[in-house]
Amino acid sequence: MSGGQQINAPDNLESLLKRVHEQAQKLSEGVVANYIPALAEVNPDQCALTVATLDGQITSQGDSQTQFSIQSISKVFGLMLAMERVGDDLWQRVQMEPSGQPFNSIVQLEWEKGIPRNPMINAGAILVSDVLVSHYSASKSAVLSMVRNLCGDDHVQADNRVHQSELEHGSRNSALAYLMKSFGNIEADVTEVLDHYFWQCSLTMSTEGLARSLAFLANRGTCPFSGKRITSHREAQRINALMSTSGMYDQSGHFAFTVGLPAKSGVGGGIVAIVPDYGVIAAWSPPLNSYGNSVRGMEMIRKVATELGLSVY
Ligand SMILES: NC(=O)CC[C@H](N)C(=O)O
Repeated sequence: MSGGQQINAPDNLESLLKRVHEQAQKLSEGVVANYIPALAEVNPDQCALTVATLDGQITSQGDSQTQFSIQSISKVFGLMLAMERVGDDLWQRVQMEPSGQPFNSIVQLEWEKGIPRNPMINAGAILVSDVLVSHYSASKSAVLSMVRNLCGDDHVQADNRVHQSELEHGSRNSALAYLMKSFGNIEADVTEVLDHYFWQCSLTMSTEGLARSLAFLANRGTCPFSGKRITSHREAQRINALMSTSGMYDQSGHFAFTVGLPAKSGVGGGIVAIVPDYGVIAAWSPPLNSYGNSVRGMEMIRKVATELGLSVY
């Protein structure tokens, strides 16, 4: 991260977040995800911004305790569990390269014989779901208890309506899964794998919950709130690397250029950015740009990072 910069004191942080949050409300671009009714109905005006720092402080503005559909941010949780369970064998079945394609693209997957480009796009996360379904007798419970522990909140749960709706409108993701199965890269029953994938997309959390849960990535693998070691420092660095190169889909290069932080977004409008050795910036606002990233969320994180001088580069 940027060496020797002055990090604002918490008082200033509060007023900075207030200003950034207020300015973001004025942005009117973007469209709320509408591929399922449960997401299309979400109030587009909701907007949250949270910064969690490694000294245990959480500073927020707006709807920072409102639970929303974390969607693709769940790909980080699934990946953590799969990395822990199968170690480096995972990288035989999924690559670690940016895709330069939309998150649900199919073409590249056929060219590359059913090996997804990375675990941050849909094909990669479906592959990770296969690993979890194949290695855990109850893969959903395994993910849920991990997320609840990370968050320090036993009430984290999946939104049943979103889960069912994803299943009903899941043709594109089914196509990705069956294509990988045809190449022999999915081991378990495809319907079970897709059910796990859609379920984990439907987890609901707030920006404060997300910031708490992923703070270990900024703290060399140890949760700054509980003091528990979650992953090794090396694994935390690797997850951050994948988020840097692929977490914002085919806008990852743009995000690296303009913000310079590992981040993961979801079509629910959430974005979590990791600032190694400092903390986490989490933002939520439902309207998305054409890449599937939250318009206000990106702008709020860019402003906070710029004003605090935070970047890993
Ligand atoms: N980018 C996303 O958040 C994608 C998740 C969404 N449920 C899908 O599978 O299409």
